[in-house]
Amino acid sequence: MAIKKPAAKTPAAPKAQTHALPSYLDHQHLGPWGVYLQQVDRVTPYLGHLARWVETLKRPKRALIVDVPIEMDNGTIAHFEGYRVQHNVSRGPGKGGVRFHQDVTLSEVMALAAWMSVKNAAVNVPYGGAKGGIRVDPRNLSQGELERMTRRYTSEIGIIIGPNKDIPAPDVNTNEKVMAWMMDTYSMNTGATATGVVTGKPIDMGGSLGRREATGRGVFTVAVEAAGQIGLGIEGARVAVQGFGNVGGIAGKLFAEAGSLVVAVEDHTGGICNDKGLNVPKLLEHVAKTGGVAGFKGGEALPLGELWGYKCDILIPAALEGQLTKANAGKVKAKMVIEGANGPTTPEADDILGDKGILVVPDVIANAGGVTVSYFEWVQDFSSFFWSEDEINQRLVKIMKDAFATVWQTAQQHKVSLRTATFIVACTRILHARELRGLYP
Ligand SMILES: NC(=O)C1=CN([C@@H]2O[C@H](COP(=O)(O)OP(=O)(O)OC[C@H]3O[C@@H](n4cnc5c(N)ncnc54)[C@H](O)[C@@H]3O)[C@@H](O)[C@H]2O)C=CC1
Ligand SMILES: O=C(O)CCC(=O)C(=O)O
Repeated sequence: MAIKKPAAKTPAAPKAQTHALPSYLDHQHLGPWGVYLQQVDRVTPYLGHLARWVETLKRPKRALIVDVPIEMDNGTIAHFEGYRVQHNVSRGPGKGGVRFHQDVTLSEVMALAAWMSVKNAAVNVPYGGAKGGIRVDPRNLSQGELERMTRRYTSEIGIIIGPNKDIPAPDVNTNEKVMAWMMDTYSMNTGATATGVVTGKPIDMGGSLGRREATGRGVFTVAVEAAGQIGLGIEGARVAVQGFGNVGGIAGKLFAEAGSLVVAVEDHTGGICNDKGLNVPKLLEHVAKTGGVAGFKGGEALPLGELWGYKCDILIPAALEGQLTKANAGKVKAKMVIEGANGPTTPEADDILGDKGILVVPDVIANAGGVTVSYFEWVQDFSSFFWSEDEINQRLVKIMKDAFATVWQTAQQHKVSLRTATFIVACTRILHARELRGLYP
């Protein structure tokens, strides 16, 4: 069942008294931050009296740019630019991953931090939103260089992170090993082992069972709920995935285990397809061995960009932002798009998909499983009492299902897309907390 775009005649939001935004914060800003601001504009008419506080959402609370100098293996000194942005801390400490990628920018990290505020509020975990990153291609670094860079970055952002202030976690190109280095560096700098300073750690040093699989499991759980609403069966459903790392790879595995056919996969190395369904465990092995899906023998090569128009029922962007745009959204044949990545769909593409009757389950709910189990990890670290994997998965599935049900009901009530509905639920929670806290120290 298609969910309609908000009617054009939605009530105007009260205007906030404010000065013009500096250029790096305004709507003309291209890229993820501009996309996020458009999403905030779409929710504003539904915020009632809280719209008075909406400017809070349009600027980060705190943004830190750090220089990360390291000695390379060949004796030269390299400088990398690093960021940590705390978008909002009204509901609790900042929380969100750290990305190592050659294209990371401050405004991208601002958007990713803002989406964390919305996501954390949507699943009602007691956090604000934060994100970090380093502008680097980690594939060009040796293990020693990667460790030195991670440790220096952690020391540089050490002034604003901490178990009660802002808690990093893995994102693109970061993993348990990187989290272990971050935890160790922070602990050495503060003189006490602080397991709760990062999540997504190895199990043997305060990590949680189920965290590695959590985002993919959340994507799968929400997809099953959404499929139920539009009368689509998961068994036999054709699934196409962009990005086959932590999120896309685990989601693909869970779909295959449920009897879906994973028919097409694309990552940074290329694309692969098989109408009868790819052998997902073998594909995962191939990716672990070679670094990508290219060259996998169990399917045909899929030219770059063709994934979007591939015949499937469920399309899962699970790589980077800005992938579904007005240039390719018209080609999509899927019945549902489940956003594993953060920010993969532009507002223009959202409208095109909505007009085609394609249900889009947005990032800020679909990929919230990772941070939900990060929350469990943080709670376990504080209490030094660890739960079984079953307990974690059951609690995760319950939170995801409840959050999806609330968002679905809100979408029906206001006749808006699931993205705007998630923003209504989340931004109301954030701004209510903001209002309760008041303005003055
Ligand atoms: N790891 C986590 O717990 C969470 C991650 N996310 C989001 O999910 C997305 C993927 O993150 P992870 O799986 O953790 O990262 P990852 O580093 O494990 O995997 C990234 C995947 O994206 C692919 N990729 C990169 N550039 C690409 C391109 N230009 N075209 C096609 N594929 C490309 C890579 O080949 C790889 O398969 C990101 O948007 C991230 O912010 C969201 C919630 C939690
Ligand atoms: O686990 C976390 O704290 C955050 C994961 C993340 O970066 C995300 O949800 O985008």
